This record gives sequence, structure tokens and C-alpha cells, in this order.
Amino acid sequence: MAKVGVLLLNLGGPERIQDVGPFLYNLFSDPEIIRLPNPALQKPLAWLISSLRASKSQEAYRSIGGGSPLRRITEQQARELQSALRLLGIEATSYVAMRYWHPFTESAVADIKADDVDEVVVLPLYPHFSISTSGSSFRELQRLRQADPVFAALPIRCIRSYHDDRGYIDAMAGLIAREIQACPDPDSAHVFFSAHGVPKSYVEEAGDPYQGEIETCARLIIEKLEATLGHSNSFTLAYQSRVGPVEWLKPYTDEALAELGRQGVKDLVVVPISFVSEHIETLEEIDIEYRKLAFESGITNFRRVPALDTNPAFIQGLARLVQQALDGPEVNLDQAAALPSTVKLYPQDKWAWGWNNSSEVWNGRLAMVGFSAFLVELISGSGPLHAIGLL
Ligand SMILES: C=CC1=C(C)c2cc3[nH]c(cc4nc(cc5[nH]c(cc1n2)c(C)c5CCC(=O)O)C(CCC(=O)O)=C4C)c(C)c3C=C
Ligand SMILES: [Fe+2]
Ligand SMILES: [Fe+2]
Repeated sequence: MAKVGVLLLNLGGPERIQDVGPFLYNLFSDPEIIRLPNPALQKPLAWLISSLRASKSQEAYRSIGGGSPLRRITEQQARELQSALRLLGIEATSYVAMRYWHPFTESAVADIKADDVDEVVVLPLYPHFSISTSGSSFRELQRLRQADPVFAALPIRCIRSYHDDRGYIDAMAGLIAREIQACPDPDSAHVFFSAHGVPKSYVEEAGDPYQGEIETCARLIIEKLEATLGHSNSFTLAYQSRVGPVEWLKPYTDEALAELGRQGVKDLVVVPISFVSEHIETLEEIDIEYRKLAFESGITNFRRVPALDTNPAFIQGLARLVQQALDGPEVNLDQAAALPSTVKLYPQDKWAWGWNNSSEVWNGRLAMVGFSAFLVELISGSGPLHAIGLL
């Protein structure tokens, strides 16, 4: 029987307070997270942003016990999935590959090679594809495959996303239905989907399918809820966890909560939709920050639906996805990371006079260089602005 390696992809999280700075540096070093026109600026800017953000992030991780539970939960999911697959008669071993913290993707690949597996199924723990999450991990794996002929020779089947998969949708609807039924008047409970946001330009310029997949998923969950409960609940979809000054997908969760409060909504069932594990954004941002905001806005009953974690229906659904992938054709990493070909990835490099795409790009590049030099001078305390007395 073939030995199957199931490679679970996730983001990773700092396990101790002292890991927060280096974890943030790894995250912001990724061009799929901050898209800069000039790669030479990536590392200095990552250092700068991680240094500036570290204390705020550390405070958030302190409030949930001093570190992220993501590794522990992902490893539990991996063990349970492995058992479910073995019950289906598949000789599977699961491996965890985190993008920005331990266990890193390289170490998962080293384990796969050491175990002599015959083929690999790549399964992101992100049901919805985004350039910034599954896309980034697929590309990281592609780099490792290109550098390693032994890994490159292994047949690979990638699962790109499963936002509309029955197993996943039904597991989510099951958890949400329990919270709706616990409300004093289940018919009038308002279902509030809060998805992790991404910058709007990812969707509108780079063609990230993320927003479309989130919207489809929310609709399918609502349909399943109606079929299960026999009544329809009103719902909102909003986006949380915005970072930085650019515009992200809207509506923003905080603004949408305040609006529902103004409209007189009292019972709210909050669904963390893009996350399959508890982590900082559910335990701190939703449970502490948004709960407080909701109460201040007049919402009196704030029920947060738990993340799927090792929910048996969810794990069964993942096992079926792996089984289907094994029965289907090979899907390589390029196919899994592909975006629609008609979209603008980066504006053209060609120089042209006038107020056009090219001049906008060059203005942006010059502004970025100037801004970075300014920040470096601000931190180092010396440079041309100090020399002429402006700083
Ligand atoms: C669907 C899930 C996620 C998307 C999409 C996503 C995009 C994205 N995230 C940042 C910035 C940060 N993310 C951070 C942590 C973090 N993000 C996700 C998931 C998605 N991110 C997870 C699972 C985690 C780990 C949480 C944990 O428990 O440790 C952080 C660090 C935490 C903080 O300081 O807030 C940052 C920063 C961007 C910029 C982005 C899209 C471009
Ligand atoms: Fe994130
Ligand atoms: Fe956050």
C-alpha cells in the first residue's frame, strides 16, 4: 500500500512572548503579505514594521495567556486527521508546515523525506484561498521543491480550497445552529460572520478569489442553517484584523457591529468564518475587543461560535477531501497557486511621460524609498535631515 504524506499548511504563531518580534519579522518579510514594488526594501521594512508593532502584539498575546495556541491545535488536528484516514484504509502520516513559525515548512519537508513517503497531499488549513495565506505557503513549497530533486520527484496533489465543501459547510452550520438555539428568541438572532480581511487591492488588482469564496461560503452556511432550523436568520458579513494604512475589504467588523447596535440588534451570534482554529484573532480580537464594542453599541447578548478545531464532522470532511484528492489527478503547486490570468499583478515598468499608470508606479517607488530613508533616520538618529536641522 502506498505511504501517503498529508502536509497541513498553516500560518504559525508565537508560542512565547519573546517569539512575537521574530514571528512578526518573518511574516512581514513575505512579499505575499506586504507587496512592495522593490524587493530590496522588503527586509528593512519588515524589521521596521515588526519592531513598531511588537509591543502591541505582545500585549494581545499576553491577554490570551502569553502565546498562540495555534501549534497545539494544528498538531491535534493533524493527529485526528491521520487516525480518520487510517480508518478509511489509507496509510497516511500527517505533517504540519507553518509559514512563519515552528514547525517551519522546511522541517515538515525534511520529515516527509526521512519517512520515505510515496506521495504527498497538500491540505491548507485555510478553507478559502488567498494569495496571503494558502498562496504564500504553496509558493514556499514550490521554492523547496525547486531546490530539492528528491522532494521534487514525489507525486503531489494539492487541495486549493474547500470553502464550498459539504463536510466543512455542514460542520460550521452545526456549530452555529447550537449558538442560535441557545438565544432567548432563536428566530431573531442575527448571525454575524467575521472573516479575516485582506487589502482591497489583493482582490481588485491581483485577482485574489478570497472575497468571492468567503461570500459563497457564508451563503451556503446560511442555506444549510435554514434547512436545519426551519427558519431564516438575518446575517451580516464583515472583515476584521486590518493592519496598516491601506484600504481593506469592507465592511470592517468594528463599524458593522456599531451599525447593528444602532439598528437595535440585541442577540448576536458571531461566527469566525475564515479560521478553523482558535488563535489570537478569535480569542483576543473577537472575544475581548469586539465583545466590548458590541456591548457599548447596545448589543446585550454576544455569543461567539467556537472555531472548528478538532470537531469530528470537520475532521471527517478533511479526510474525505484527502481521499478525493488521492482518487483524482496530480495537482501541482503552480496549479494550486494560480490566479486568473486577466488581472493586473503589478503595473507596467515601462517609463512614460504624463499622469498614467507608469508615473503612478514611479511616484510610489520614489515615495517608498523616501519614506524608508526617513524612518531609518528617525530610528538611527542621524542623516541628511538631522544635518540640515529639520530633525
Ligand atoms: C484566513 C486567514 C488569514 C488571512 C487572510 C490573513 C491575512 C493577513 N494577515 C496579516 C497580518 C497578520 N496576521 C497575523 C496573525 C495571523 N493571521 C492569521 C490568519 C490570516 N491572515 C493567523 C492564523 C494568524 C496567527 C495568529 C496566532 O494565533 O498567532 C499577525 C500577527 C498578530 C497580530 O499582530 O495581529 C499579523 C500582523 C496581513 C497583513 C494579511 C494580509 C495581507
Ligand atoms: Fe493574519
Ligand atoms: Fe489582530
